[in-house]
Amino acid sequence: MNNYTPMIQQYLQVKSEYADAFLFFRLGDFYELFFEDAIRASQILEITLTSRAGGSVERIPMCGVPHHAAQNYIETLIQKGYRVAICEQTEDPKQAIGVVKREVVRLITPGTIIEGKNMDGKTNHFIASAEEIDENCYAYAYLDLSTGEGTSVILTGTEKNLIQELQALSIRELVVPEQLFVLLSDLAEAHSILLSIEETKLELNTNKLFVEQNPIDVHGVCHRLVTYLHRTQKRSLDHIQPFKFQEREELLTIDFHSKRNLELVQSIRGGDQKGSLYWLLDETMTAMGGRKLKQWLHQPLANRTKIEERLEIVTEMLEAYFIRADIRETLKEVYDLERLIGRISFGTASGRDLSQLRQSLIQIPLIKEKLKESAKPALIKAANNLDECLELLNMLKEAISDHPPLSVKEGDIIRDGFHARLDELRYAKKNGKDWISALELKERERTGIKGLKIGYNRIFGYYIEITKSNIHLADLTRYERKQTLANAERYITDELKEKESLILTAEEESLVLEYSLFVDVREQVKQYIPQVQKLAAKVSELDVFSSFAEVTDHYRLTKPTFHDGLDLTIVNGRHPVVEKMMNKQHYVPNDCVLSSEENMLLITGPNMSGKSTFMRQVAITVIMGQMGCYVPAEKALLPVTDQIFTRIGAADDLAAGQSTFMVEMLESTYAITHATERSLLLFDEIGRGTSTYDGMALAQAMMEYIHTEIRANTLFSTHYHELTQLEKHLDKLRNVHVAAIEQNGKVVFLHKVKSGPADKSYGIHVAELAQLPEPIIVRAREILQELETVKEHESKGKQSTVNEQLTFFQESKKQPEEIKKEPITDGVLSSIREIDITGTTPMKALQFLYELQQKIGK
Ligand SMILES: Nc1ncnc2c1ncn2[C@@H]1O[C@H](COP(=O)(O)OP(=O)(O)OP(=O)(O)O)[C@@H](O)[C@H]1O
Repeated sequence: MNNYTPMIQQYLQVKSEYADAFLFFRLGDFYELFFEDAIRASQILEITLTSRAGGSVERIPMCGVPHHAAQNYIETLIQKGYRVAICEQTEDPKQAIGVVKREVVRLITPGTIIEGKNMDGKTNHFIASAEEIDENCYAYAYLDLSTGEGTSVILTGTEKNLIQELQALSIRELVVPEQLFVLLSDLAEAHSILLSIEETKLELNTNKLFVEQNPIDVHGVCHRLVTYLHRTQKRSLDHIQPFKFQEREELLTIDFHSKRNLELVQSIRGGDQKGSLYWLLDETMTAMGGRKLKQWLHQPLANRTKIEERLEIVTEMLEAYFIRADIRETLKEVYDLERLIGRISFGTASGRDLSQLRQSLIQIPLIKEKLKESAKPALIKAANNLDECLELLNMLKEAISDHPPLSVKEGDIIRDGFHARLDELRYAKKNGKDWISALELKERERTGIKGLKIGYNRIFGYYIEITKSNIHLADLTRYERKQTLANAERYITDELKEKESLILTAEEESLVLEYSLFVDVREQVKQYIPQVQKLAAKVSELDVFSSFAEVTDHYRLTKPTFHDGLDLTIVNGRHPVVEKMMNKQHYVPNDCVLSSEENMLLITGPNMSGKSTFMRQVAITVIMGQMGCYVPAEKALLPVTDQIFTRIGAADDLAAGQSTFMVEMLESTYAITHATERSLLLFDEIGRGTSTYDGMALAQAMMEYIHTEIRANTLFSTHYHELTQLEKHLDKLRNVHVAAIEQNGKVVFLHKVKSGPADKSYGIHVAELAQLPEPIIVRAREILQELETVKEHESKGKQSTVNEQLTFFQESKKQPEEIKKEPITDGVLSSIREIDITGTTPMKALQFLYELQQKIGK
């Protein structure tokens, strides 16, 4: 029977409310963990597991971390996907009667952590909530707690699509009602998303959350999310901005796989930023700009007017070269306004944060001036949109000192002249200190001891120190001995005591007053939160535009022209990232022309020739253009594309336990069911994960369907040369190939896209390049030759060449009678299956064989 001490009982009570979190229980200078928490945490954090008596028969497992070093340990746990509840002492232990009162002051989770070494300034850190609003229809909302930016979305699709969309936003925590928790738990776990339950939905200040045109369907999720944040964060969340509803029609939708395949923010190999489009495009000067650029990469526009507006600003930025350079220099001085505002809202901002806010605001008039100086209409408009927040700036200028320290309790935050009483106290303090310096001089003169000094320590206060060798020179009747050191004595005098108390009282009082003045100022800044947030949004956009102009200069980009039709013409297009990575080799530019007459290209060519690079570069051109950025081509005429779907490369989904082929089929299904004639489809080697005929049949059927039903701009690459025959049957399909030539028995890739199908597969050459062992290469050549001989014979003689098989497949819909030949073979098989071998004589067996031969027409 356990008879726990009152403190352990208190612990158990709190823990029962936070069963799914590690409870960091404050005991003096430590956070302690007990019982099961202690055992697990000691393993994960590699800290010593001890135990303590707690009133029970057995000792209680325990481990702890010093409170000042807790942040690192907390981050480690959060990084691994756990929750941490911080339980603090909420009364002064000296005043406590019985056990000190304790309360959980904050629940930290993967979605709500806002500071730490894993928080990259240029990356948003979102938490999301979701609800099912209809069959295969979800509403979700996501928000960056550090900046207060929220977005709401309605998604038509399965729960898998939902999870994938969240994964594309790198969301690590999803807040759901219980019923959805059950449905999503496996999927979420497979994608490392922590599910949290929030049943209640407070009707929180509705107007504030929804000034934008959010449909009713998303109100629930937004409220659920904010309720969860209030419940767990237990502090002011004034910086949460109205959720913006994502109008799908206004944006170019790029599904999760395509974002990955196209390496928009991460490279596929290694998963880091290097090698991604973001890596190429990011020349932003501020963290806010970096985050904005990522948002635009995730969601390019699909509204021609808006795209053209952005392009116009970039054009003007390009023309105003020197002004742009100045603006970029000035932007360097602008701190992360959004996260500063977040800290102000939480009440965790320091004096230094306020001085950074001031420093940033000081830059705004300079930026405005530069923009106006350009005398360019779009830049002038941008300047007019920048609000200098003058009232706030003046307040910060008046209140905050030039170089406030990080600590908020050690003074030096408030500027002289801001508050009369503070000035008085500071004067008294200063005066007292001056008096002491004067006393030091006076005492030296009086005693003739040069080395006499007046010092201060926390225990004894001010003292006069005289080394032992000089003591005989002093008139000790005036001094009272305080402390004896090895080689000196320390004394005080009544006068000194009096001044000391004056100085210390003034000091203490001024620190208390200064802190409260600082908190006041910080509170007052809160009323400017929306204003600063609006400014931050504008500044970050400017930063992105200037970054676009920079990359245009660096990588020879061109302004694309958009039109309302569907034709797409790219002249001498390039894949900018592949080009940048190529390291001095020459990138071969290629054209891509898709028109209403021919909107489907079937691309053939040897492995490694550049088929997928070509397809990717078309998609990347479209994405860059619709972000409002110039594009990597000599000329580009683009339609406004609504969605991009890709099926490129071997994107494995092993976490979800699916085979590569299954993933390929799922992605294809998703593309085919969602695409419209305004979409861009990129299919790379569909069907290669199964047997040749299966694969070919599927590829062809898909092409036919896209060609006649969807009619979207499509690039299709294949190794099945037989498919090139389709050009005869599908009038909008055109064959192109990526050229390669053979030189001295070796393949040379030209990387040039040319009309017509490729005539040869160079697989063995590529294998040779990859240094597959010589005997295998030699043997492969032999086999290839044999196969080609057989193929030749067959085509001269009987019916079943691959090409004709294909034609048969194509026409199978029209000629059902041909299919009827199949059951004959079926009949043969079933007779063989049914024969009773033990009851069959040799003679009967021979007869049976003869009949079979007749059936199959020998
Ligand atoms: N236009 C180009 N100019 C120069 N080099 C190129 C070009 N396109 C591709 N390459 C080079 O060729 C390599 C292979 O390209 P890619 O992966 O597109 O080939 P692929 O034909 O799709 O190959 P596979 O059929 O094996 O998938 C690229 O990594 C790049 O280095």
